[in-house]
Amino acid sequence: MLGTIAVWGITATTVSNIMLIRAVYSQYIPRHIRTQLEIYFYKLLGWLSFYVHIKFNEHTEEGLKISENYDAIRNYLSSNTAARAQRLKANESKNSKSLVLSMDDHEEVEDVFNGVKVKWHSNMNEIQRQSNYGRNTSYERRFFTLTFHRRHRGMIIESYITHVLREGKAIGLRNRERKLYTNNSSSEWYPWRSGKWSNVPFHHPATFETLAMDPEKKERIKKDLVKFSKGKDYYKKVGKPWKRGYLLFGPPGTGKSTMISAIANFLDYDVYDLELTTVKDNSELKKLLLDTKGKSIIVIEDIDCSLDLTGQRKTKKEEDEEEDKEKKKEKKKEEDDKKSKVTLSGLLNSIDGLWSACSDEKIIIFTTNFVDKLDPALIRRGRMDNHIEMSYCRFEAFKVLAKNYLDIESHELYGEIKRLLEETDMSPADVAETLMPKSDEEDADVCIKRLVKTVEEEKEKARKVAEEEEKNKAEKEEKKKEEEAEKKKTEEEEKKVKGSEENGDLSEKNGTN
Ligand SMILES: Nc1ncnc2c1ncn2[C@@H]1O[C@H](COP(=O)(O)OP(=O)(O)OP(=O)(O)O)[C@@H](O)[C@H]1O
Ligand SMILES: [Mg+2]
Repeated sequence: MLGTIAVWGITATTVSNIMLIRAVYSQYIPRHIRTQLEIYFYKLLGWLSFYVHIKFNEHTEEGLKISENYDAIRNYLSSNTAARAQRLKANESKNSKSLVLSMDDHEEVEDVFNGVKVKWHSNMNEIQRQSNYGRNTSYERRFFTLTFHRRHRGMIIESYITHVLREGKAIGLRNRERKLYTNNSSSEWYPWRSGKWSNVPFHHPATFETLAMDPEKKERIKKDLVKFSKGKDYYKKVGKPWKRGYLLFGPPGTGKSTMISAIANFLDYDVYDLELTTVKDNSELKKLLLDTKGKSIIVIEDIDCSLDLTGQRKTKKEEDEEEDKEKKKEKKKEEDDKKSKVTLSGLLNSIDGLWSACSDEKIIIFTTNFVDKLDPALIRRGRMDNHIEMSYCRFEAFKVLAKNYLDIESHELYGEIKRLLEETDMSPADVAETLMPKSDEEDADVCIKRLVKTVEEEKEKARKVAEEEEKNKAEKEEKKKEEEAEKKKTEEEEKKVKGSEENGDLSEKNGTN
């Protein structure tokens, strides 16, 4: 087997074979002897071989996490070279949309980069360990070995490995199953429990095509998103972290949450739904955000209700007057402890403080029904770069909904609907609900007619409410006028009484004199 050494050194295949034999037989040799043998073996290999070997372990040094580099190499080899391997392994990964085919253990494939041939070998060692209770357990340790001629050392280390890792990560991102994350309370922040975030696969079907809104506005948003996602170099050039803030505001049911899903599907990003009320304080908020990955959207819904973001904590009215003071104090302390102590400055820091640049390609979205309630510091441009108003359903938005729900693009009542929707404020959620067929017998015609009827009713309702408000306003003004007149009259009478009393006193005085 080693016959060729004397002539031109050990070939890469021979080295791989030796390693394979070593991997298989090493389990039968006692550990201390094996360690010594390995030292001599590698020394000998170093003298004789022209080949360099680099090992990439499946697990990180701490042993808990799968190494990102190992994953990237596996992805790279799966797509580039697995087709050439004889034995393949089908991995059903939790994080992947589809089945991932990779080299089976102890398989070997070749790759060529800039005309240089390299070899990848997939290895597996079975490690025996005795547990504290004396039971023998075994587990498998996997690693890839990259083998190449030592004259290409510089090029392989500087260019090839970077190329493999970059390609592999990109493949991983393309194949990954997107996730919707939600933050856990800090009592669950242990690696063996769920960690800082729990996740579920993200399968929301909303897209920009199904989103009902003004088409021009939609196009502007899409262009902005595309520019952002391709803006890595631009952001670097202007010295800004690669992130962008969106503020979505508008009445309930106008599609703010739907828009977030559409953005996530459009850019192929994960979504982190951050529930601020369960975050204890600013430092917890920072840790949570540091634990988010790139290519993601961080969402804080209903930011106006999430917290009292004025730098103060919320106070709650004491309800039970009967309770003694001591009990009240304890209760208040307990309630205070449960409440989030995240402050406005803490949140601002998390959005664009120094550390916020720790990972790239992130979109932060706030939603609110009441934009006027928000502190201007929170939504100034640069923090929330793009303010998007989600408004009531007008004709253009209705057309999208009619296409989505009824698969029609025109109807004799479209003119009527256009006029009605311009005059009536109805949310897309309400229009969508009215358009949706309630049984198999209901066709588009029935649904469109129902919409006309509903909008007319809404219009009438709104007219009555406005009339009532006008009436109340007039009544209030009338009452105010009456009260003022009454007050004036009383004041005048009081003045008169006072004047006559003073006159009386004076005449009395004069009389006595
Ligand atoms: N612009 C829209 N385009 C398409 N569907 C919409 C739109 N707005 C609302 N809908 C429909 O109405 C439902 C509710 O909308 P959504 O939850 O996005 O509203 P929202 O603005 O987030 O409301 P809230 O302020 O109450 O959170 C959605 O599931 C969707 O079916
Ligand atoms: Mg919402």
